[in-house]
Amino acid sequence: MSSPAALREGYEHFDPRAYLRNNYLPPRADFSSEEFVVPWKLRCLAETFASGERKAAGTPSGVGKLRHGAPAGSSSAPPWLSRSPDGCEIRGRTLIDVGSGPTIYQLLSACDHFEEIVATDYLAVNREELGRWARGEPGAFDWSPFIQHVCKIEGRG
Ligand SMILES: C[S@@+](CC[C@H](N)C(=O)[O-])C[C@H]1O[C@@H](n2cnc3c(N)ncnc32)[C@H](O)[C@@H]1O
Repeated sequence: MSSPAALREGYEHFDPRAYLRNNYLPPRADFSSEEFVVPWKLRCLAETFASGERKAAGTPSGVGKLRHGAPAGSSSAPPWLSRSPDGCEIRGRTLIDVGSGPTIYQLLSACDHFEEIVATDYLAVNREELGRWARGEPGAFDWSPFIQHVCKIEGRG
């Protein structure tokens, strides 16, 4: 396991724009098929928030072995994970995303399930990147294709 100092050093040269370019533009962010990692991740997130379980089949190429927690409500689910009275969706008052990085895609399907979402990141450059997007500043990363795709998979047209 890395020490906090080693982790800090590893992140010192983190470049949000390069990270966004490498991970959240085509070919990874190709919304034409869930063979591509980004639409597959969005499907997994939508299903997890809606049902407490990840149902999306398979793992796209280029994705390493993933670890998934126990479904909410199961005996091994963490006690802080609450489910709706009908036992399906994950929901709560405040969702704290630790290590948001410069991205918001991971929070899109959470919006209807939490009253408040707090994005956090250790690095000022990532918080600044998110701030540019939140303020709609020129040059901010365009998350609109992600938002449209989530609306589509959640059946919102
Ligand atoms: C690989 S990025 C993930 C970014 C994004 N969530 C995604 O899905 O692409 C991990 C982020 O976690 C942040 N991080 C690492 N340790 C942290 C901590 N203890 N508290 C807050 N942020 C942390 C780093 O600064 C980095 O931006």
